[in-house]
Amino acid sequence: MTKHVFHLGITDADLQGARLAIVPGDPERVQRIAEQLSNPRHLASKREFTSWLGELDGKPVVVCSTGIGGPSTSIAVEELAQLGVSTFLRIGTTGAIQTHINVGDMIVTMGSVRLDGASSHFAPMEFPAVANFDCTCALVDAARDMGIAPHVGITASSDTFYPGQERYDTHSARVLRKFQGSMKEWQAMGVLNYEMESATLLTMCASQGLQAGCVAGVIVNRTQQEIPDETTMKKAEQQAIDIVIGAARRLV
Ligand SMILES: O=P(O)(O)O[C@H]1O[C@H](CO)[C@@H](O)[C@H]1O
Ligand SMILES: O=c1cc[nH]c(=O)[nH]1
Repeated sequence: MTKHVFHLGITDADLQGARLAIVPGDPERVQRIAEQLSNPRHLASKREFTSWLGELDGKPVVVCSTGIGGPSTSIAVEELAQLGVSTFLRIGTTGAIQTHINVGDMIVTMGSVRLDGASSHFAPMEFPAVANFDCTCALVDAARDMGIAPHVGITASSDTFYPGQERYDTHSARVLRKFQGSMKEWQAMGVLNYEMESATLLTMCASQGLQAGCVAGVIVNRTQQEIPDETTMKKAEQQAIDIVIGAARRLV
């Protein structure tokens, strides 16, 4: 019997046995990624979830956006897993917080600080948001094969873009006490960057027998600027896409 899911608008038959998903946040990135696969075709677009299917070395690979943040990511990952996907590669954009990281650099996440809420619905806070070793190696190897030396380390993954990432250039300029000074503390602990989905993705996968990895292109360095430059952003995004495709090729 065909398996349907609540939100994604796709079925197990659509996925043709795909076990690996590439999961960007942005729905607009999905087609660009899928077009680097063989035989790309659009499957569905529902809410923030756009899905395409393609092939890598003759094997089906699904590309599906998660939208921004943990709650929508948890839905995409849950429903893809129900449809048979067991490996998830997130490709995102990110804000670096270490001075030695440049805009345009690539970051591979080994583990995430759980500044989200959704991951706590899957495992208690004592449980680490840790990336799968093989997925991480595949991302790092793919980058190195392209002549890129990615930064590999810990990411702070926040439910909010503004207060949770300690941004003061906001409507109220208010950051709750619990986040005041937090960026400095993460920097001191060697945390590389901020983004918004890896805590949920990595916790869900590590705690449920699924595999996940995460690569992100640096579009701002929070120690230098807040607003990304469009050209650099496109370039960083494209390079992260190339890395995730290389990693997927190693894992399918
Ligand atoms: O570029 P994506 O994958 O959306 O990732 C980053 O960009 C969004 C914020 O602008 C958040 O989703 C964050 O994690
Ligand atoms: O600073 C940034 C840039 C991209 N995505 C984030 O979550 N934070």
